[in-house]
Amino acid sequence: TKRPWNFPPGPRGLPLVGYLPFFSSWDPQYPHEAMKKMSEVYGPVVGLFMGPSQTVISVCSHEAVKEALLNDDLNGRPYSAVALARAFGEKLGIMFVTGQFWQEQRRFTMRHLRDLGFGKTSIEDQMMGELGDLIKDIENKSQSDSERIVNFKGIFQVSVINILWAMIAGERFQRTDPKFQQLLTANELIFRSGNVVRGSIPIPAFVLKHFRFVRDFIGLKTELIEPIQKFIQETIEDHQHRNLTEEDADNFIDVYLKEMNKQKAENPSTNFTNKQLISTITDLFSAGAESTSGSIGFAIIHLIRDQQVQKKMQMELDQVCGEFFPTLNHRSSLPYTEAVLMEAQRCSSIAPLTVPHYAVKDTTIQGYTIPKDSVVMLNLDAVFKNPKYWNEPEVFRPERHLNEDGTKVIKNDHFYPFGLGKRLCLGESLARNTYFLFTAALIKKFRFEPVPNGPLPSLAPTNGFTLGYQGFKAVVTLRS
Ligand code: HEM
Repeated sequence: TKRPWNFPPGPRGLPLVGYLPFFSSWDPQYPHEAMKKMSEVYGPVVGLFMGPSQTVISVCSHEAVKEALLNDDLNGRPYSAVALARAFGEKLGIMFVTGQFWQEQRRFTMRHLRDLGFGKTSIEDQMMGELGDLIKDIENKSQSDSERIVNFKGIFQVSVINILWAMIAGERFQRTDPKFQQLLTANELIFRSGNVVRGSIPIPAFVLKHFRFVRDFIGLKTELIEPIQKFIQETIEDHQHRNLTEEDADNFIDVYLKEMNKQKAENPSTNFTNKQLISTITDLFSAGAESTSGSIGFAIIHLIRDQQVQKKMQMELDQVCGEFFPTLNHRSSLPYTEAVLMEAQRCSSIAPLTVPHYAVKDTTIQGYTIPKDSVVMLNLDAVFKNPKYWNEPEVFRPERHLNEDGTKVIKNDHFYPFGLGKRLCLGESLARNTYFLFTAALIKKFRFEPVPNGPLPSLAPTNGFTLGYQGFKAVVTLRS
């Protein structure tokens, strides 16, 4: 294939398949690492072909990533098979839609989730309730084992999703609810079986229909998505029946159904439809469950591996919060805790390539031509690990986020784990609060230590559309 004029430098592939068969030779496991290595050869902006005509741009430097995130012509999303499968084969939801539709639906969702408690102290009580249950669960597990060993696989998900689910549907789940466990497992499998680069490439429907191996290759798991959609559909139906008598809409489903009815009366071609509601909730559910629990898990792993830092964090928490649990009001008085949380997010970036972006028009990055319909992969992890901005980037060192005497957090321009620009994470405020309250409370309540004679919990992430922590075990004891 002929490379467009002024296309970013990059490796050439073969006719028809482009560079697809060779991409993972740079790093067989992690696409974001493969991109970093390619960048060392070709520069911060790399252009290649995946398949016969699909241009893919890999971006690895802060200047180029930031420029791209702030460029509205790159605010599109590829209509990949994986994205379409999540939404009945249509362009629905929030995460994988573009243009006017995206703006309208994202604005509506954000406004109402904010009213319902996103980023507000009004849902702190509910967060504390979930946290209480989680703590009890960990305590029971620790007490029922003679060596106080607790298995942390998947342990944070229910608590995290319950907070979101209260806002979406006005209800919560028991930790042991088998149906809900199944959905969370399905969601985790979707994330883990996907490949962020391959999964972003638009592939014609007839190819997918006829070649099962192509579906596996890109990580298309229709059979896992369907039960999630079905569950959401049933929840909506429950609300529809109830809604007949209820006046106040105190959860997202009711608010959305109200809007849907209003719009339907005025505008038959409205974007507010039942399928759109299901797809939006699918997006929120999947984006919310894996990412926040993954962040908490990685923070705990870093703190098990670095007992000094754990002790220092506990000292600060004891001093500032006394015998109470840390609250959002304490947050500004806990600079060290904040720095630990930031450093864990920097070292273990759970969304290393954001959600893939897409050029809606011909545009440029760092002066290179980016042709319309290019898939654009923005490597946040490359920015967070660049030795130009971070001294010894591979070392876990919370102090790097603090001023000289450790009394203040310093904001670093090269750290934006939730992205930048108009595609910024929709759940940022909720995620930040949950991540803080949960991690701080767990560290205040318990001492986490490595299992004697066992391996240290691994920091190597499990692969997928995002990065997760591997299941791990730790000795957990109540602090007095
Ligand atoms: C620590 C936890 C989280 C991290 C690190 C994180 C990070 C991100 C990142 C990097 C993006 C992509 C930005 C881009 O494409 O440029 C994103 C998008 C998104 N996130 Fe999060 N996220 C987290 C938690 C959540 C939660 C709890 C929710 C939902 C309640 C959520 C909902 C979304 C949605 C809907 C999008 C797509 C936005 C759009 O396309 O307009 N995220 N997130």
